[in-house]
Amino acid sequence: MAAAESTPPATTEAPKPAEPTEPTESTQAPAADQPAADQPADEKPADEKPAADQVDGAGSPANGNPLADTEAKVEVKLADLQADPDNPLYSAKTFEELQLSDELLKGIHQMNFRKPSKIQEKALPLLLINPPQNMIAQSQSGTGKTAAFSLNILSRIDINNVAPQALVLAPSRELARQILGVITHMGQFIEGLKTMAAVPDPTRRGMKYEAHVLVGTPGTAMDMIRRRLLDPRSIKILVLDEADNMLDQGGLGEQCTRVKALIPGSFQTVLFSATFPDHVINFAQRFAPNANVITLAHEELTIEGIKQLCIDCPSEPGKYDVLLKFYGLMSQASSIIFVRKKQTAEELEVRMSADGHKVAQLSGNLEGDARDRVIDAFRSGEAKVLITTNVLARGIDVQSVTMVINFDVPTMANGRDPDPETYLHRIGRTGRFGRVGVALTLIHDRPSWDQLHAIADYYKTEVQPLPLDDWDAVEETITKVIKNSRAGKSTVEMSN
Ligand SMILES: Nc1ncnc2c1ncn2[C@@H]1O[C@H](COP(=O)(O)OP(=O)(O)OP(=O)(O)O)[C@@H](O)[C@H]1O
Repeated sequence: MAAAESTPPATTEAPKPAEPTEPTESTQAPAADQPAADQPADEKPADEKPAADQVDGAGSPANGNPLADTEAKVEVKLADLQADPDNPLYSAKTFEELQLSDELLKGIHQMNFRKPSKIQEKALPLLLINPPQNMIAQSQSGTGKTAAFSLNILSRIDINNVAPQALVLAPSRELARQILGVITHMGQFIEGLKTMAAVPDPTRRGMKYEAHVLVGTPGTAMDMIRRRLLDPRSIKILVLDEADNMLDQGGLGEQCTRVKALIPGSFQTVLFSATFPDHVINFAQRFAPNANVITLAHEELTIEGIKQLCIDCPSEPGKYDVLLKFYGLMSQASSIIFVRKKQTAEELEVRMSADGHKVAQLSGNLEGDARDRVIDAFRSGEAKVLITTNVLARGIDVQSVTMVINFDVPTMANGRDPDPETYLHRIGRTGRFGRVGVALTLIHDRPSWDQLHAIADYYKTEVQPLPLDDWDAVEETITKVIKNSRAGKSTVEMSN
């Protein structure tokens, strides 16, 4: 996969059809202690472009884990997973049977998608019905929700009308850029297609948003419509990705509701997420009235390929030594460390760098273009360890991530109650589309132990404790998972 070498233009026109390449990965939510990534246009600088490398499913993972190439014994590959009716990647149909245009089929094949996943197979026919119907859809992390709503959008665009016809909203600029990359990539054979990001960008001040598909953050979209830079009159599809997060968070929820109110006439409202907690689903149903609904039970949400582990650290300050020890063992892996506070992210960056680790850090304290550089460096493999807050807990798709570390157990804003949704999204940054990965949570006292176990109970899942006094056993457990032949592979490698 090419690193962040070429920067797509601000307005992304469908590129010339390319020879099929190896699949690349693509890429993402604000923390309780973070501001929403989106701010009114004049607050945070940004970028219009999709992330340099985030065409999900379209290339080999640049920061692939060399461990995965050795001693691979387990031969369960994507085709096998997709043939298992109990697997979320299973489908009884082919993309051809889903009545997609030839241009879209070419786009899908170029991304090396061989067969739809369960959510793609179930959601697409319902999304494509005419007259269009609203949809609320849930499926496990990394199972291809982006492609499901993107294929609906690209199937419904009138290419002769270069005006915003579809508006996709996401909770962070990183996720918005990633989704933009996927739509642009998937629609590359649709001649004349224009896609654009609507995230804070000081260089665009006063410029109009003239593209068929816009992907942005709610505050910017609202601001641009109000300033008459984004004409909402042709919008026929409104998608909220990570919809539970968008509707549940005070500021974001209000902005989404306002954007919706600013779109005239009738349009299709589509809400996707891996989680729809009970207290959000009623609001979601008011936001998308009479929607077709695809939901899952809590216990169906964890991904089999993600091995969940925990270590009981001697004290809160002692967590750092455990982390270092851990990285001493696992230096090759591409990984994300999640912390609760921006300050912890910054401190960890300084300490780990001083201890000789090459790490990158991304939190709400960084300006937009600096954030873009960090995430692009992580996607390209230039940075293998990413320290971040919940700002990137959701949606970010980097296929080569084989390890997620919860340096802090995810909790609600009060810091006491466990946050099962954030836990699920965080660990879901690994184990994408049939790959395997490790999710390690550090606990250090009774409250953190209780929080983690409440989360495990909620999902009826097992979190295996690792012994602090036997690092050989720890190493053995971890390497067993990440040496699996499915660890950090590209879609092509998985399919062969
Ligand atoms: N049919 C398919 N065949 C092969 N790979 C696919 C297919 N559909 C999607 N993918 C790949 O699976 C990965 C995960 O997809 P995506 O990011 O859309 O997941 P998601 O369900 O939105 O996850 P999350 O809940 O974390 O946001 C991407 O790398 C994408 O390219």
